[in-house]
Amino acid sequence: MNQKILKLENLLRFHTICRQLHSLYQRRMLAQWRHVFSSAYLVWTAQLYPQPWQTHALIRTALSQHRLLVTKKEKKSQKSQLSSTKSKKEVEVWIGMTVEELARAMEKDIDCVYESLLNTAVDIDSLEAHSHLDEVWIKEVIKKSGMKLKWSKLKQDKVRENKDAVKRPQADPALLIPRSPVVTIMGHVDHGKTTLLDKLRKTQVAAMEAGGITQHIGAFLVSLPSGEKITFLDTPGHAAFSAMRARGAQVTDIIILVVAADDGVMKQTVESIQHAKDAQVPIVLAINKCDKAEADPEKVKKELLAYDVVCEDYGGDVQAVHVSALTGDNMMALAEATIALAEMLELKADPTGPVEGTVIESFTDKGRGPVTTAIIQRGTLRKGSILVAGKSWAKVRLMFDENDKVINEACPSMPVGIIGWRDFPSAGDEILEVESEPRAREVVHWRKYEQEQEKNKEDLELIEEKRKEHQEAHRKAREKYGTLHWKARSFIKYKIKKQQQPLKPKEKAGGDSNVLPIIIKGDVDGSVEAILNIMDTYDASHECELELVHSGVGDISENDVNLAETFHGVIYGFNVNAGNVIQQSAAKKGVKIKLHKIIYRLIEDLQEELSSRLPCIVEEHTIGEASILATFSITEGKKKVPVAGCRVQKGQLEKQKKFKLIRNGHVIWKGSLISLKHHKDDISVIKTGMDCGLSLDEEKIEFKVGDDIVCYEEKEVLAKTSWDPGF
Ligand SMILES: Nc1nc2c(ncn2[C@@H]2O[C@H](COP(=O)(O)OP(=O)(O)OP(=O)(O)O)[C@@H](O)[C@H]2O)c(=O)[nH]1
Repeated sequence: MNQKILKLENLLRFHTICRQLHSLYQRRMLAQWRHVFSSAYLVWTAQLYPQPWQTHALIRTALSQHRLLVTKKEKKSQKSQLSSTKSKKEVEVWIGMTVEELARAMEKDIDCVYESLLNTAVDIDSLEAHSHLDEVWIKEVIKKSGMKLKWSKLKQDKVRENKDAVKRPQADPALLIPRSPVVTIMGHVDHGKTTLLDKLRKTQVAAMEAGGITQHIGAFLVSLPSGEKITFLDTPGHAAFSAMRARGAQVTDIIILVVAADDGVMKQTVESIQHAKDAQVPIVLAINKCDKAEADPEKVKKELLAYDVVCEDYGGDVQAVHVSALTGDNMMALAEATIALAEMLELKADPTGPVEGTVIESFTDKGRGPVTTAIIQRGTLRKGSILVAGKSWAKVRLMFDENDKVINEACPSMPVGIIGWRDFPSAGDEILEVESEPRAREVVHWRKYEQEQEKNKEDLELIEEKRKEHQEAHRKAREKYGTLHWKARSFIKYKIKKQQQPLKPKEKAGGDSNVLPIIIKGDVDGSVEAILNIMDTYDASHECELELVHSGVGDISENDVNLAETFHGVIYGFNVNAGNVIQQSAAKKGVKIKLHKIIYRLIEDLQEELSSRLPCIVEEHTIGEASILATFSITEGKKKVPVAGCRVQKGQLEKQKKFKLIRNGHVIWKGSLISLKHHKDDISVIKTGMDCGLSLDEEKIEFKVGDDIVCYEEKEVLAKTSWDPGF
């Protein structure tokens, strides 16, 4: 989630940088104007002091003399420049920076530095990009460019003390006690994951004396008659698993791989196996839909051998349980197989000391505010504990289980809803208990600072990338100017730039038309994350850009509608609502709101929306085909017109439609007929099995016996996006 937000922020920052580069370009043109007009004076001073560019005693003397030559008028203008420093751009500089570094810090072309030093004692012709500049010249360049100088604090920033909170070292084995397994159910679409989870959850509800309504908290506990417990994660399968893994959160101990006995191993079955292998998590195989007549569990087991999943019957160590999630058949056997595997894994945790855990989901609960569900992995969570996760912290006000029952303690492997968060942590964020509120604030502050640093670094990299491109273009342009003097080069460049008119806003808007800006809203953090992960697979930007404007948790708001209106975007909601007022407002503003309850339907809808933005494709529909049996020519006036004697093999030939001539599988002509005859009669249509003579609107084409003539029509059909999200 954070990564997505970061991406969006980067996008916005990138736009800002592009705007800055554009205005830089305009300023640059202005600067070149000035130099063209003042070049006479500049040449004179440069020749007067043909000194090396680095300061030494001689140059200092020369400089002081040069300063004496400055007129009163110039002094006045410099003074007024100084008095307006408040509004000037600030440039961070340091002692010993190179010409290139200074240009970069100023966000200007390297030539701007040369230009600024032109009327000084510096011999700019011997000044290279990597040459170090003395303090006096750095100041001079900044002053001449109308900017404000700021000495870099880089060193101070680097030594800022790390205030992050980290996990404790591994626990003393003597403190470890057995814990229940945490299980994720994975498998191909429609193989029955949801049904299986529901059945397991209901088994639990039925097993509870009081019954009750189960809450969706991203995970639930199943207790077996033997007293053993299993924690099932029920966040959107792969996506949540991948998101957690991406953050280095290893929450799952066992994967139950669901394969439908009537369908066998499919694409996402193989992906699930890969996920399990990558994370080194063992598998229990649930062969589902065994109630169906066409079920073939043995076939499934055989197919899995190709993916190194070897069931016990085949001499391997993977337990396979034949189940029916629909009827509930063998649910207990599946739970027992999971427990058996967990026992082999000897899962243990330390229930003492500060808590460590992982965020499963975050969502807003009406009346309760931000709620985070988590799996505790170490220590015991109690009311009043102070926690940090990502860039958020909490003082635990209330804890509850999936049955909405308030609990006072949560031990390792327990799923728990936590209330008291100041902000939303993201799925997969590591939860750590800290000693006090000030310490929690300090950690969050440090993490935000660190993120800011990271952002700055990215910005710099982006600028650097742009700069390199610019430098490369500049180098190439320079090659063109050969051995011309710097000032002559500058003048030519100015003339070229003047000819290049900047793009008008209207043209720009036109160029952006194949962009689909979207806003994603979901009921919980995990579902938004799942959708965003699917969107990460988008690879059809060449057809239509998919631009994520905003994503978040909660119902569709007026703000979302306003955003969509501004960006001409579409709002997608997963398991959320859009109230009447919002719907009306969206309709008024022409904003589409698309609400879904199944992720892949939402993605299908997105694919349709993307497809609708593509230009139509023209498809050829064959009406009839004929083969050429004889060729001859007739004389019309002075012209000889080639004629093909044909037999219609399929469909019919219609004179008014389009035709093509095919030789050895290659189309050698496309166009219209000028005549179509049956014996001597002109006809408009000729059907299968009949012979005809025809001539083309292109007289230079020579028919050959064995060629084919195809009569067809063109139809515009809607294009389909080439993006395949993989299901
Ligand atoms: N006959 C039979 N049908 C089943 C069984 N399990 C699930 N189904 C049906 O198969 C279809 C898909 O089941 P889901 O539980 O939604 O499958 P899923 O894997 O969660 O699908 P996604 O959420 O789309 O990935 C539904 O119509 C279920 O009723 C079973 O054991 N037997």
